[in-house]
Amino acid sequence: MIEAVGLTKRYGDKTAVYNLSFQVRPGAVTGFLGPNGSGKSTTMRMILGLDNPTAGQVTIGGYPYRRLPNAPRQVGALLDAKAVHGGRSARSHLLSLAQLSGIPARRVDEVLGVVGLHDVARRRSRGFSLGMGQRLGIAAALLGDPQVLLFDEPVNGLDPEGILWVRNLMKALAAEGRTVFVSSHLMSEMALTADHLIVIGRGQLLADMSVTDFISANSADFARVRTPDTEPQQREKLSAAITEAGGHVLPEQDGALRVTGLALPRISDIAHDSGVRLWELSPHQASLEEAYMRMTQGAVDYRSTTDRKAGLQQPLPPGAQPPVPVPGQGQPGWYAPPPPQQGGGQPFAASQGGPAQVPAGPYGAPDVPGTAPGAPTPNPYAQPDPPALRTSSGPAVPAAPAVPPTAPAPAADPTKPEDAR
Ligand SMILES: Nc1ncnc2c1ncn2[C@@H]1O[C@H](COP(=O)(O)OP(=O)(O)OP(=O)(O)O)[C@@H](O)[C@H]1O
Repeated sequence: MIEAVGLTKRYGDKTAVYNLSFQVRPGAVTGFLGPNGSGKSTTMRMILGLDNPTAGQVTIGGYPYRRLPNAPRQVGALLDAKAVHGGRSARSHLLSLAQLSGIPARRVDEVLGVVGLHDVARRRSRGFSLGMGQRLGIAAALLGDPQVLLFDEPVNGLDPEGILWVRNLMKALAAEGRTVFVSSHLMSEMALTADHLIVIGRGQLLADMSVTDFISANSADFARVRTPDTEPQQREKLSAAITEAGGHVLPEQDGALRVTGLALPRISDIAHDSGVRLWELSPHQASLEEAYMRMTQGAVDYRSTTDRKAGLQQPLPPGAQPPVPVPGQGQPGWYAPPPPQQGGGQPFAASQGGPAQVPAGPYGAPDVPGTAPGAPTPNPYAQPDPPALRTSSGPAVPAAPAVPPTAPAPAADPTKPEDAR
């Protein structure tokens, strides 16, 4: 088991991780989620003894990594797949790691087979593709047949077959009773792979719960309603009637309507009373991605803005209309359905405030059971967006980080723990 207690890491005046406490248990795949720069890699480096906590501690099986007896046999990690000597072949890279840890050479050939690199085992890793490098990193993590495994973005660069393989590998490792801690930005993949989630934002814990609980705590069910595509006026009519009845309507990208605040039978009655035919009326549960976006939307540091291509575009010919924005694109909070458990327990019930309103919690995320409680102390991460970079219509233009860009991550070689900073 991995256990963090009050884990904090500061780089100068930048607080990368603050007061993180969590446990990663054996027998399950635990996903580690958070927006860019939220502190996932820093946390993983501290778990592996590659960075020293400023405060708090993290242990594996009760020991800090550096005091674990024969750590490489107990803990395997993939942090940075590029952290290999490019002049060495895949086999010699693994062989050198094996020799440092007293692992027999035959194990190298085993793991090369497991990750599908046996045919290129004698090729220099410098020429490897992103996915091949990733496979080599996974092979290194598996080398010591460890009970605890950490993977930072393991499917980065893998082809669909490779992604499926990693998914099954993680599940199989957990089914064998191992502790598997894996970070990823691919929500669809996490939904299929992870049993449990730890979500952080700006270095602080946002959620620690099962995937199922996370989705139900951070999403509201809604109804999808579609009127005949050939009769747009029917759609407008229904939209108005639903709004008048207290429902909340958002357009979906395919022309359907996303309705919250009203139960399905009520929507059906409204459509009937308005003389509107329906092509679809279906219940919908939010995906992990939607739940995640909703929870973390207040903790995102780097957001894109619309590319206005100022001065680069040809003037529109007379009479031409500028392109109509696609609903859902570039709309902050698009993924944010209304807070759940409002509206008297009605399925598809919405708050009056509309979809982007979220009850105050840390970063504006809702306070739900199992999440970190509402910030009791001042948030040391509060970084007001520089006013000069704010656009009037939307989110802040990505601001320069408060610290210079991070140096490349240190080699994820657990056989050589050292504080790289
Ligand atoms: N050595 C360092 N010196 C200064 N700041 C650092 C250093 N390492 C990380 N940081 C900062 O700490 C914060 C957390 O970074 P970290 O790499 O842990 O985030 P992350 O969640 O892994 O991000 P991503 O999803 O983009 O990989 C960032 O603001 C980063 O700039």
